[in-house]
Amino acid sequence: MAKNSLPIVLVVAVALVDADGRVLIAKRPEGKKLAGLWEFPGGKVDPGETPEAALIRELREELGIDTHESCLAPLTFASHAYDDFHLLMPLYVCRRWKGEVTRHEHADLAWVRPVRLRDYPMPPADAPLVAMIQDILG
Ligand SMILES: Nc1nc2c([nH]c(=O)n2[C@H]2C[C@H](O)[C@@H](COP(=O)(O)OP(=O)(O)OP(=O)(O)O)O2)c(=O)[nH]1
Repeated sequence: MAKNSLPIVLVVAVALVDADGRVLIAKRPEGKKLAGLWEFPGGKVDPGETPEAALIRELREELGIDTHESCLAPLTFASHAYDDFHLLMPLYVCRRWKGEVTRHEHADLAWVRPVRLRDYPMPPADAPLVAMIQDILG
């Protein structure tokens, strides 16, 4: 497929920030694309769903926590061409949620200081996001 005809896939992601300023990253499980790499929690936006509703849904499914649209602040976005699709991924910041962060779907979870994020291999789309997080939250 020609590069300019790649389908655009909208994925929402979030930097959850705890009281110590650490950011949550999650390890993608075996059997999925990009397995073993660390990502920001989130996932694909379903047809007819708003990005914020998708993120709230994904946080419940993946981490067992509840948050509210008013607790999601836009931070930056990734725009990255993979071989078979073009990823467009808004990244939000969230500091307030209800419940205990629990691993449901990922291989592992880690709370990481922004300055240490580069110790964790992430998908290629995420490199500019890490730089932004270090600038803004670091
Ligand atoms: N959640 C999240 N996804 C990311 C990040 N960076 C990145 O390239 N992605 C990509 C990986 C996937 O291709 C896509 C997220 O889709 P997903 O996790 O909901 O779906 P999936 O890979 O399980 O794929 P599928 O089985 O639903 O097709 O975005 C990130 O930091 N967080």
